[in-house]
Amino acid sequence: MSTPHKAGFVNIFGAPNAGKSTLLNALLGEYLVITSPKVQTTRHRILGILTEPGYQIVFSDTPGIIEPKYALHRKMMMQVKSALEDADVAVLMHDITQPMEEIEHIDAELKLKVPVVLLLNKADLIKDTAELQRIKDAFQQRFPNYLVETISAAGKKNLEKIIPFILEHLPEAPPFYPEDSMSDRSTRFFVSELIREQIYHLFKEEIPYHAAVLIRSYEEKTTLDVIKADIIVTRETQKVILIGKGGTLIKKLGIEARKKIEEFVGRKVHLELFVKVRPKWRDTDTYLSEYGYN
Ligand SMILES: Nc1nc2c(ncn2[C@@H]2O[C@H](COP(=O)(O)OP(=O)(O)OP(=O)(O)O)[C@@H](O)[C@H]2O)c(=O)[nH]1
Repeated sequence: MSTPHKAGFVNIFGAPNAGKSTLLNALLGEYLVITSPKVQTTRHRILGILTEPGYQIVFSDTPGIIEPKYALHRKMMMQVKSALEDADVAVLMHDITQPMEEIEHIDAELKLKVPVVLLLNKADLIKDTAELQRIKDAFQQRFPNYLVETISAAGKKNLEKIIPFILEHLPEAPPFYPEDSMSDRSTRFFVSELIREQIYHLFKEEIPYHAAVLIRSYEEKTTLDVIKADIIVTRETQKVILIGKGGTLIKKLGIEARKKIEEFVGRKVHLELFVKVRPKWRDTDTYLSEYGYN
């Protein structure tokens, strides 16, 4: 007799920059979630789906846990809360170079009632193996009910125990999603994330935090995809910076984003970017819904 099919939901929690998106990408083997050295890149709740013979795991990568400062932040916190309600297993991620209090605080806030694997990420940064073991032991002692592992999400090191742990605690169920679905987000969403990622790469602090990307239109023509996107910023000065002298920067942004999008959709792409100023988009519910932060 064959073993019954398992399926369920896994939520990944951790402080901003702990490496949640990197882990999800490593586990799913696809370029699904944008990563960046800056905090707060993950504004959406993204579902990545791992479908293998015999099981299906639905992952959500929740936004970094932060104090809600703007309406946008409040929406992010609401996503964290809603993610809590439907999980079978939780993955807690901690940057091993950060103090233990950081994850203690998150753990206390979450009050998790499901099995937990605590991943001490960026273990590659601790060169001394005895020191690494000492840290692991300290965390295991502090969290005796959790499976504690030291990993490197970026280096894809020591990830082998994660999936078996999840499977052990996943209920018997048929798959929730069709086998070929990688994510419940549309191509448009990933395209806007890829554009946003390039904004992160090309500009310093202020611009990325104030910019949103909205796909105006997406047309699949016979030879290529034609995409028109708005980059929304809060101030005229930011628009000037984004466009650059004689349009040099927006052009560079367009070229880099187009290359990434072409890789992602596997087709030629024509990308047109427009920069728009909306002074209060971060704090206005209507704008937030219009731009998909719901
Ligand atoms: N040295 C090292 N760096 C890592 C590792 N995993 C992730 N990083 C880096 O840590 C930074 C944050 O990684 P992300 O995956 O974006 O973190 P996140 O938790 O999703 O962050 P938010 O989206 O802000 O919640 C990036 O610069 C990664 O390259 C690792 O195993 N080792």
